[in-house]
Amino acid sequence: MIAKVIVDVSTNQTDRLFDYLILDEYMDTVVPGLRVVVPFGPRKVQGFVIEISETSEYPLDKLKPIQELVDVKPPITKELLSLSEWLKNETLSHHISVLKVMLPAAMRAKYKKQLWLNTSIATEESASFFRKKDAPIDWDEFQKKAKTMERKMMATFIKNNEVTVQPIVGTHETKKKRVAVKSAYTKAQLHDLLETLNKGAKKQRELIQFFINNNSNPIPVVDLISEVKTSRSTIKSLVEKGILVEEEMELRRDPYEGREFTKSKPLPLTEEQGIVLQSISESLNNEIHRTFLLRGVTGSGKTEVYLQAIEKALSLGKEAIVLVPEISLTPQMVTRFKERFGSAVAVLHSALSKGEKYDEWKRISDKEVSVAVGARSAIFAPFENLGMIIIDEEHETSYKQEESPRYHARDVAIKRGEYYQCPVILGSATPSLESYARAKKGVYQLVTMEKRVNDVRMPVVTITDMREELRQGNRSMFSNGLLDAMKVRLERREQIVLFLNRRGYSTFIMCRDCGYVAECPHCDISLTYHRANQSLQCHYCGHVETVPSRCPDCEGESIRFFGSGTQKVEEELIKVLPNIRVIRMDVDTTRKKGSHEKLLEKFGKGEGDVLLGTQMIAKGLDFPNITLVGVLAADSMLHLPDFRSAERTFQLLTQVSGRAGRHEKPGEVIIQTYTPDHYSIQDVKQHDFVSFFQKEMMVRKQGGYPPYYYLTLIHVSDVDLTNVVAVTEKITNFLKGELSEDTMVYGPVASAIPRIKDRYRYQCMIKYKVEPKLTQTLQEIIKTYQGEMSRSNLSIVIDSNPYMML
Ligand SMILES: Nc1ncnc2c1ncn2[C@@H]1O[C@H](COP(=O)(O)OP(=O)(O)OP(=O)(O)O)[C@@H](O)[C@H]1O
Ligand SMILES: [Zn+2]
Ligand SMILES: [Zn+2]
Repeated sequence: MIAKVIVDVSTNQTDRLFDYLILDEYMDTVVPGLRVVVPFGPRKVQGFVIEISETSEYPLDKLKPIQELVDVKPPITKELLSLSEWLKNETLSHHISVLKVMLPAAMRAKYKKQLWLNTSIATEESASFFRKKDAPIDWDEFQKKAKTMERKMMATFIKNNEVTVQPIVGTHETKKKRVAVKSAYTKAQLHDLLETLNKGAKKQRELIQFFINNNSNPIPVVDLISEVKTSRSTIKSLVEKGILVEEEMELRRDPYEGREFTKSKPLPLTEEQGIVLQSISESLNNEIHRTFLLRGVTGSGKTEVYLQAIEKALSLGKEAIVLVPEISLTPQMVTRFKERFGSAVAVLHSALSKGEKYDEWKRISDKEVSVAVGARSAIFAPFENLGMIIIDEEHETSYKQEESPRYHARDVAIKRGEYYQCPVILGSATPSLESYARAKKGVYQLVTMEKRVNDVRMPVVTITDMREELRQGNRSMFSNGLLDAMKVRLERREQIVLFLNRRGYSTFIMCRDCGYVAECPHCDISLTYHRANQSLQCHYCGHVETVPSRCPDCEGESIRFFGSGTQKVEEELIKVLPNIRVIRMDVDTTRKKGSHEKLLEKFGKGEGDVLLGTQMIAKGLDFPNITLVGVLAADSMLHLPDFRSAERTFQLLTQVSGRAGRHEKPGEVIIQTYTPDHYSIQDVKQHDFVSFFQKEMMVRKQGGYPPYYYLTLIHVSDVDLTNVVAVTEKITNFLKGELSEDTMVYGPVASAIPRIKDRYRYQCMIKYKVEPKLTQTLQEIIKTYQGEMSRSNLSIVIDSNPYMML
């Protein structure tokens, strides 16, 4: 039998099936989806079995056999295997990178290299590097320890073939192990033993008695010690006598271990919730795939609908996936799922260690759980009887992966929903324009919830013109209205959320005399000021320098930082309201694992008056005592070179406003802006998504942007500027010649950030409505340049449906 294998070598030449023989011993165990180790040229690599076949185009005696099996059970299910075929075409990716993205990081192959002495031709010199002639040296270790001279010598030995480099494939240490012991004797034998054992050996007798009284499963040594009140040495002595045997036990790490979740009951639904659940249930019960777009205002109880929809799927013996943006994968959200479904839930998010993620994935794979809650990659959860897929905050751009394979979780969700004929629910208070347009056309089924639960009113939104404040002599970052509103909250002991829109609003250093701005020497972007260690850092390449005390250009002393970060806001806040207790949440205060959770818990307990933060606090928070939301610099991202900037502004402002007054106490929102008349800000005031949608659609139509047109962006970069321009130009011309007349090709143009890490960046954009030749033409471009790309610094990246326009 022949296995057709995709090997773990990501190049265009190797992106095809390779044939390997299946030896008799592996005959029944090698199945599609299994990982194997195969010889590939001089090396050994990991690969995925895609098909089993009886025949090969190649003569059988030319084929090499599969050398090892990595798994016992295929980690890629049949359905995921066929999904991978589709996804590689959709994203123009190598098949291997698609297969790898479906698995947790801990399961990706790790390649190590070893140095072996070629004893037949080795000289004394080369042999002196090896302690034993027949034992290898670890390559990484050698690189770490060797002196430059030694490394040079080794390179020569390798060239002369005196030393050979051999790669070995390993996997990451995925399992956490623990030493356990069990009895080697039967219970009857143990009884006999007890009779003959010296009466003085009291400790040993107790231990033997334990194994007589209990079942014969292995027990971890640590547990045994605490249960029998025995010692390690007593256990050891019985092991030495051969009465007990040691073995390693795989240990499951449960990140929520020790946490008690009180079971929550389904709430009686509101009328709107009931209608939505009804529609979803029909699709579920009839096993007919539908994609629902659930537009529900903030606080309308979308999460409760998800919970009850999942419950229905589970009652049919099916499984469910819930995607939430990483940023809103808050403890609050997780708790709500854990409380409802208990141990049936696996949680996958980036705060988990590699090993913990693997364990959660394994629980899904082994069908120990039936609900997976997680960020983007959880869409590949290896369930095989899916009944429900939910994407919360479906407008979030983090659902698109910004590296190869550049997939969008929404597309994957719908594809899987079709396979299992189950409902897919896209939920948001502010759906993406694309999804809403599709729902209006009837491609998705639109369901809406316009009211908050329990007749809670939407918060009153005031828009404050900061130019006006300035005219009246207020130079602080808080308008008089916001300051007064905060004072009232402090008196009433209610809570405040202060949101600083940080995107496109960096803190940079500028000379007030000559206008000099500190920029990164490798990237065309200004350096960001970090107050904590008085440094300037580049957020693209990591370049760090100290803050200059004088302007490098004019030598003036008026060089200082501009813009306002959360630290600055905190300082200013304490100046005007000295007794205010601020809980600041930003990248600096949440770096440590679990700190995010702790800060929110503190705020929830009322140990802070203000929760001050960036994007991180815009979503998912549900605290009854928040009655005021203040937005500083609402328009700071309106001016980014991105056609979605208005949409993002509206979404973010609506989301953050939605944190106010969600329960009994009414909420108020104050939005500070320099562009109060912009529709993306005005429509937040009336909570009017539909009005915003209509206006934005006109803008998109005029500009020829999605959802009216599809976009594909081709990024070209190289250290050599002339080559970048030349290649981008050739590509642009080629596209213009190949694609249909109605398709527009723009370029070559420099990217919004023209240089990153000393690489020049150009791009070319394709706008089209229908373009049957697109995939084929793009593949041709990649083929044309693949040689040059593998030899030089040139890189060409194709992004269909781009979200990052920079
Ligand atoms: N049927 C119901 N009866 C009573 N309370 C409910 C009901 N449904 C939801 N709630 C409560 O209303 C509050 C808001 O609901 P939820 O957080 O689900 O809203 P949401 O639409 O997901 O909001 P957002 O999009 O703003 O995060 C929660 O505290 C929730 O427990
Ligand atoms: Zn840089
Ligand atoms: Zn200057």
